[in-house]
Amino acid sequence: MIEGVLKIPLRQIKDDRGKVMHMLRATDDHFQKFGEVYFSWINPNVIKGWQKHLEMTLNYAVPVGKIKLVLYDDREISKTYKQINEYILNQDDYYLLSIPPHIWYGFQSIGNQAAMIVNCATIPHDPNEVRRMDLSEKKIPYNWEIEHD
Ligand SMILES: Cc1cn([C@H]2C[C@H](O)[C@@H](COP(=O)(O)OP(=O)(O)O[C@H]3O[C@@H](C)C(=O)[C@@H](O)[C@H]3O)O2)c(=O)[nH]c1=O
Repeated sequence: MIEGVLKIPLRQIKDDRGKVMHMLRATDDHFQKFGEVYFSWINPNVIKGWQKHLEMTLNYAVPVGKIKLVLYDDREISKTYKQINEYILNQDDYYLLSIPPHIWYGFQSIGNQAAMIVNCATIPHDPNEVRRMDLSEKKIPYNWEIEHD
């Protein structure tokens, strides 16, 4: 697992009326600070990325649909520099993924419905601290076409 990435299982409290899905509390050990919450909807099979933040820590959960999230560690001082991780996030495998800055990420909506990522970010959106790279960039040796386990 890429250094500094946290995968925190989340509770879903179900009853016959529906359910409550936890995400993040200010009292959680891994809570840093609140910046902004926003939702990114992704249409079926669409891939978004590559992106990385210079300052923001991302706190992701996927309450709707199914997402394959791919991370690439771009921190030369990191023990996991250049490591690639894959995650599947959905209601059946429901967890918070906390991603530090300087890690490239891309995500694909898999399954036949649109998916939604919730990001409870540590800073408000600032386009100046976001970097983007085309999915075809060879810097990240990842093939989105291959079904990875
Ligand atoms: C993320 C964001 C985007 N925008 C604008 C910028 C742009 O015009 C449009 C689309 O932005 P993006 O291409 O960055 O959106 P998107 O491709 O959905 O990617 C976003 O996915 C979520 C999960 C994140 O974590 C964000 O950091 C970002 O990576 O929306 C805001 O106004 N506020 C925001 O907080």
